Amino acid sequence: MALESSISLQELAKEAIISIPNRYLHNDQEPSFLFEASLAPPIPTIDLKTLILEQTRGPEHERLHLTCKEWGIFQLVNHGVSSLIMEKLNYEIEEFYRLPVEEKMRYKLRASDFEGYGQTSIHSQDQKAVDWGDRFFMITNPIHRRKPHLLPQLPPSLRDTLEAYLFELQKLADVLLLCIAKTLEINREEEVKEMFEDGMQSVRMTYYPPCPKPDKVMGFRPHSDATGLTILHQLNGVDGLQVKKDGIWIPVHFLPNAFVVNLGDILEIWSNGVYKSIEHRATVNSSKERISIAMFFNPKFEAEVGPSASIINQDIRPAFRTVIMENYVKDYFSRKQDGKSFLEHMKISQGNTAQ
Ligand SMILES: O=C(O)CCC(=O)C(=O)O
Ligand SMILES: [Fe+2]
Repeated sequence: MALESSISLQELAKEAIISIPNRYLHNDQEPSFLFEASLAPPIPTIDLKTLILEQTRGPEHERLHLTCKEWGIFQLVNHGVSSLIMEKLNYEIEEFYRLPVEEKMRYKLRASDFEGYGQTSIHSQDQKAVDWGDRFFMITNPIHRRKPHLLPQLPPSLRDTLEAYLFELQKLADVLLLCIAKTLEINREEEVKEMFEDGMQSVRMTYYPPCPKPDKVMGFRPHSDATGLTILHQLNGVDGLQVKKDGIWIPVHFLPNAFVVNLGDILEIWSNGVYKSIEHRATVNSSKERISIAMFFNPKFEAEVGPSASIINQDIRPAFRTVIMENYVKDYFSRKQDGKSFLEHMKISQGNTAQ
């Protein structure tokens, strides 16, 4: 089929697929042990309003602390982002995916770039199977790093809605990062600012078409996010995210009006391993499309990414290397994505704590 080589999976999936092309077959996937989603333990829920109202480190901060240590992921309720923005965002993104393929190709992923629209934004060459999803990844802050052919060229109503969403979510991430710093006892506000103020912000929208054999493909291969913080929103009520907790893949049922927030590798590094970035993957549905939008909040490109100076002392040695964010990003995109292997690569091996 000619479409097999197209970079839009959405187009391929529109055809009646009798057999799934080999390159999408993930034959080595670990099963989800809980077949009945409703029996799965829910991921913890954190209430932002309660967190903000707690002047000192109260019970909600304590829950946040335990959640970041034991899970690295939670649903965030009472987050304060208006339902009007959310409804508009959902509508505009769905409209985008309804555009003719030629329109979407204006943003297509270019050779040796990791920003743009298309299948598997990371390493299609050296990875065995391609994921069952079309991704659109772009850096949105700092503004001068925006690729002129991506966000600025989007249909104006989508662009304006995205801008409003990015702005709201940045405010939300700033508040959350301060709360997390508090629970980590990083009490010097300047340290948080040096790391995250005017940080690198990026966004990834993913469209997962339905697949007649959902168990044979993978919407998004197992990975942890290389980020500081990720705020995930699922647009159309179709679940698919799974997280690996104590070695078991469990499905995440998104609460209505909640965001799913997960800690990325940078927070695991910053906390010197006290907090965890969680490994996750996305499965697909046999009859329904699924659309998600993930926003990533990171240190600025000039920041030093490493264990926090407030945590390291004579008794606590750094467990990870310290590198400049710019190099961290380059290194990440030049490597194969595989579970938490990038974090392993950042670890200081025992007996070698100099750095
Ligand atoms: O679609 C999802 O639920 C997960 C997406 C994701 O993990 C990512 O974009 O990094
Ligand atoms: Fe992710």
